[in-house]
Amino acid sequence: MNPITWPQDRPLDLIAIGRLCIDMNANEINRPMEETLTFTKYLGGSPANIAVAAARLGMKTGFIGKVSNDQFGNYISKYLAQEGIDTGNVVVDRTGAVTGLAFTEIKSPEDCSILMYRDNAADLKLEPKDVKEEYIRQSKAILISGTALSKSPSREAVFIALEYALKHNVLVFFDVDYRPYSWNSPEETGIYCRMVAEKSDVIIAGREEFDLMEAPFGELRHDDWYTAETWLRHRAKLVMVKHGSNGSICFTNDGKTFRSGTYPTKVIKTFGAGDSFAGAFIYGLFQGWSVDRCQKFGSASASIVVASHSCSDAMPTVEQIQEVIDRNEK
Ligand SMILES: Nc1ncnc2c1ncn2[C@@H]1O[C@H](COP(=O)(O)OP(=O)(O)O)[C@@H](O)[C@H]1O
Ligand SMILES: O=C(O)C[C@@H](O)[C@H](O)C(=O)COP(=O)(O)O
Repeated sequence: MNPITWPQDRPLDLIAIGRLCIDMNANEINRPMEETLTFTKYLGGSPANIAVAAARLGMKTGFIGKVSNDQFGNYISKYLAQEGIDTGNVVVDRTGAVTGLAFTEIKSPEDCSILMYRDNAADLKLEPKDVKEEYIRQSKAILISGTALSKSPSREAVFIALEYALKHNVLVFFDVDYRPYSWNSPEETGIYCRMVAEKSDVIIAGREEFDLMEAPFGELRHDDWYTAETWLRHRAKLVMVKHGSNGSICFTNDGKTFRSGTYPTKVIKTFGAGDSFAGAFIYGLFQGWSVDRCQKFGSASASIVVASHSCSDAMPTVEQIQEVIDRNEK
């Protein structure tokens, strides 16, 4: 039903790798940051959000990451464990690094931004020795978040994880997850992300993120079909191009194209759309559903999260997502 296959004999479905952070979401919405008085704390970081999304949908999920040796780091590990996510490979930093904080500013549903405090962030201190071959071998798939490539030693740790995954036939999902403040230049982003994309089975990215991977090589065409052709020539079996509130378009290695719109909802903020979409889309692929059904499922999940105050905490269950689809198909 979809082109994705994975090894069956593995206890874990998905291991996410990369950022474990905290979102501080403004309580007083529709206000600039300068006038915001209070925030609510949530687990954050794109791969963390996707791991929570997958776990809430019933996938056996694990995480490879590094947290700060303080109360915020404890909070993150505890939250993951409460969600049923295996934290045996979430290591504690011993160098005095801190948890990355994302303060959200919600001026209006269309005008949202994030103010990041990420100097000396613990997640980017993940080292190659923190990545265990035996752990990766236990999973059907890994999810790599592009931001983990932005600095050493996390960059090398990701490449090690990628090689272990390829060696043990573990499916590789790559979400480019571009966060400009983590990188030195767009060229650096494009080059490193491209190195991972070339070896990934499924690439999930927005139009601008694919542009980043094409621009340094003089291939910038802003064209989804050209993008699909480029990546399907490598290892990818599925290329997902996200277009925000205009939905998404997905290309598969059997020459098919699938388009999906969005579900109407009362948007509070746009953060979390991509992570909820990715988590639910990946879940659908593992159910063996058709690509268009997976896309619908992802879209419906995103419509729930953009209508909520948080990202991680708002990740829906299968029943909640199905309810949105059923309601809109009446
Ligand atoms: N305003 C919105 N209303 C409903 N669904 C949305 C909205 N914005 C995005 N989505 C859904 O979430 C998916 C991913 O959103 P997108 O904004 O492209 O990702 P990211 O958050 O990573 O930039 C879209 O393909 C769409 O299905
Ligand atoms: O990824 C982060 O560090 C911040 C996220 O937790 C945040 O809530 C967010 O921006 C979600 O990203 P999206 O799903 O790509 O919109």
